[in-house]
Amino acid sequence: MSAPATPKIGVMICGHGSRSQAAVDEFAILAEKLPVHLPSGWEMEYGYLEFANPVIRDGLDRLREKGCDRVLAVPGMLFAAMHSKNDIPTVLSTYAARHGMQISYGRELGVDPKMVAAAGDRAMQAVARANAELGEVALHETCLVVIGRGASDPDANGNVAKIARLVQEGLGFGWCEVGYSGVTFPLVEPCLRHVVKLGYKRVLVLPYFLFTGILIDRIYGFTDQVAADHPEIQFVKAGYLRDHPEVLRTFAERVIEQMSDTPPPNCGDCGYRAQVLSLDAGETRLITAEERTHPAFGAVPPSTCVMCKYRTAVLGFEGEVGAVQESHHHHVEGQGASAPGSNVADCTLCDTFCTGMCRLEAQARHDHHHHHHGHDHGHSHGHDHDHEHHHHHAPYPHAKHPHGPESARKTVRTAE
Ligand SMILES: C[C@@]1(CC(=O)O)c2cc3[nH]c(cc4nc(cc5[nH]c(cc(n2)[C@H]1CCC(=O)O)[C@@](C)(CC(=O)O)[C@@H]5CCC(=O)O)C(CC(=O)O)=C4CCC(=O)O)c(CCC(=O)O)c3CC(=O)O
Ligand SMILES: [Co+2]
Repeated sequence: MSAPATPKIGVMICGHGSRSQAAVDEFAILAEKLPVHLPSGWEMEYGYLEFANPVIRDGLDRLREKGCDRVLAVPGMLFAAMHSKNDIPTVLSTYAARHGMQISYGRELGVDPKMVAAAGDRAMQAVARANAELGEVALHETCLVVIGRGASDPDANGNVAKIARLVQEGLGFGWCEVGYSGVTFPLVEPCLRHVVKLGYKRVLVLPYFLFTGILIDRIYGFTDQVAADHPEIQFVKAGYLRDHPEVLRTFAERVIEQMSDTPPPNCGDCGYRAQVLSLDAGETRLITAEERTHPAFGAVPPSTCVMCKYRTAVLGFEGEVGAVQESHHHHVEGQGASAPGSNVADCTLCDTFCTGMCRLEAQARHDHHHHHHGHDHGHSHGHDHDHEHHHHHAPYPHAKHPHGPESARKTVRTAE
């Protein structure tokens, strides 16, 4: 007989979501493989922050219908940036406040030896394939290029560089460079244009990504463009992480560790800033940092928070200390894989893959028409010019860096 006092545990995986159906399919495969790594009797659901269905609230609804009274949520994210630090914890806290549900929030996958092992495995799978198809090239003569998503958070961007170093050092690649798919710098194309100057026989491009999608297409697309200009160099495109067993183990650890006597702190109970929940009919609720108690926020910051720009002054990001935590994502929730602009064939700016030009255009319109309320976005996120909200987050200081998103303009011009 089961003791009625034992809470029924539900696990909630909060994925990113994509307009690309293939990306959503791959995420679902990972989510479906996770339960065998969890204690039996626990329920599990997943949902997406942006674009795809089910949205996070749908997954939480299902856990509630199944009678779960304790939810262990985790971000389906590699690093802690805007989505993990702001959007997801706010969506979860809002739901918890509405439904009186107990929801705890875990850590991102982060810099973890298991994740480094998974990335190393993807790198070596690609090396083996290239050696078989193109002939043996020593790792010392190979330049590893790790491509991260890129964010406006230097903590997340820096962690991509740390993963890259650990993979390079673990396997012994001759050289290593780090690039990003968007937001920060260098982007894939300028990164690879620099790499070709180094004289390595082989360049191994390793996307440190969970799933396929618009950004993987962009990474491989730019790689093909640079490769076409440099037939003397072997460009090898490695696979991304997907449902690698070590990724599944890391996800399970992020869930289960929340039940320990010393649960990890995460942004869901940040002791350094206030959170604003948007409840029904325009009603908001402010939760101060003092109200959000967690034993981990003591004299020494938790290791996950040491480099957090919201906790303390990080070089170049000093203005963001204590920024209010809120979500700005509800307006792209659940738009589905058929959202406007989801298909590059519909785009007037790009031919074979999304270069990010549409975002530059949307930004320009945004800068010039400050009272424009429409939502005509291409295949870029529409919500960064949603005028029902104030822009609470600071603009990224290096948005105009020539090796960042601005570099896409050059590509378009030369392609014409
Ligand atoms: C294609 C696009 C959607 C579209 O428009 O269709 C898209 C797609 C995807 N993003 C993914 C991941 C992340 N996205 C972010 C952040 C942002 N992503 C944004 C835009 C876009 N993201 C559009 C392209 C815009 C462009 O041209 O660059 C920003 C700019 C706007 C916003 O979201 O508000 C915002 C910057 C916020 C800031 O200022 O920092 C972070 C970092 C973070 O958390 O902040 C992570 C890593 C999370 C982690 O660490 O895992 C994945 C899963 C990748 C995987 O599988 O690993 C996909 C799926 C796919 O590729 O399809
Ligand atoms: Co996003």
